[in-house]
Amino acid sequence: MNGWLAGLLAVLFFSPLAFIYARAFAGRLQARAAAGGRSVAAVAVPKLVWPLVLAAALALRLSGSDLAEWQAATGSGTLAATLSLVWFLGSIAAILFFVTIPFVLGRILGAAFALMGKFAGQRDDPLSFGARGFTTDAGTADREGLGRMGFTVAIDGPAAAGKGTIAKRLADHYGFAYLDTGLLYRAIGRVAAERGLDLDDGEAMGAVARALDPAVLDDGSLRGREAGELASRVAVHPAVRSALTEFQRGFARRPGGAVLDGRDIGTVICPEAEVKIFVTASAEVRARRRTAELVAKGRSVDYATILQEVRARDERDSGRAAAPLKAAPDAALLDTSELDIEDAFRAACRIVDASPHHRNGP
Ligand SMILES: Nc1ncnc2c1ncn2[C@@H]1O[C@H](COP(=O)(O)OP(=O)(O)O)[C@@H](O)[C@H]1O
Ligand SMILES: Nc1ccn([C@@H]2O[C@H](COP(=O)(O)OP(=O)(O)O)[C@@H](O)[C@H]2O)c(=O)n1
Repeated sequence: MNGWLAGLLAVLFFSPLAFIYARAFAGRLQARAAAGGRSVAAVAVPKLVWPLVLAAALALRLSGSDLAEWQAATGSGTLAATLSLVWFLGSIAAILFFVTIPFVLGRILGAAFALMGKFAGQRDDPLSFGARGFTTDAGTADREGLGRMGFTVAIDGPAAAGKGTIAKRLADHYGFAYLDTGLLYRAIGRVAAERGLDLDDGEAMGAVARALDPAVLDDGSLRGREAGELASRVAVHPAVRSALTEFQRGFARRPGGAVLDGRDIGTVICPEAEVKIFVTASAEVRARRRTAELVAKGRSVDYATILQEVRARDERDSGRAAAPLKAAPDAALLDTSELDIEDAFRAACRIVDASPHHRNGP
């Protein structure tokens, strides 16, 4: 049979295996790029050298002409010697075709997937063909043992940066529990206001925090604008913060893994979190998102007022003495100003996957 036809048939036969490898390779490339702060292309190019050399050697070997013909065509001594070497390599690659063809195809396809941003969260083991090898859903985390050991993802950042959106998506994707810690402060602010207490009285606010009934967290109206304002006022008191610390730490280390979002998760609550992400966006973008969110809920709000509120809350949260809003030194920065929800989630997945505690971490 003609060498090219044999090559084509081999490519077709091995393409499913190459595809499985390509997905895992694409995930790994993106995780490495995120971990090293480099572009996917910069990480992928060196990994393509061998596959391309092998592809060229195989093409030469399967060309149908023999080595002497090729050497006669090239003439020069060095080129002829190089051709012999490549010919030899091509012969070995052809003998081991069941390894070289999936390797070459898988790497090239995988690099292309990675450049397109596909399979970012992929953690498959390409050599595992059972259920695990094909699964990227939430259950994977537990099977990998991540959850059982306690795996905390700490997400901090200013109001409306997209913390909650990303945190929920990560929790679903990895099968972790999720805690919106802002709700705790919102609930305390709400209870204190309802009782007519002085929000500036640290001791009184601490007492409300210590007596907090977790059942009140289910009240949907807590996510509103007024509760946010009350929250940031009561959150300045050390007595309030310390009353909530133990509950949040317990949640963070629960078996099965946890994602928490707030202002001080990576700095105070869980400085030992396996993954820390500081989600941010410009004040204007955040105000636009919040305005759109409120308008969608039927509230009549104007952008200028919301922008003012966002800035005031930033100032209060960053300027307070107790656990001010700031990025932990080892947090990965995720600016979502230019990212839509899907891209922001994918970027967050790459950060999680790049964690050395993660199964596919570097
Ligand atoms: N990357 C994004 N692009 C566009 N809108 C977003 C993005 N991330 C979040 N949003 C929207 O912005 C609003 C605030 O997001 P949210 O996750 O509640 O922020 P946070 O928890 O930081 O306050 C929500 O309406 C959400 O749908
Ligand atoms: N871990 C946390 C979470 C919230 N907070 C406070 O609670 C307020 C409301 O937090 P939130 O996360 O619900 O607010 P948004 O970012 O969703 O607007 C913040 O402005 C902070 O002042 C905090 O101090 N520490």
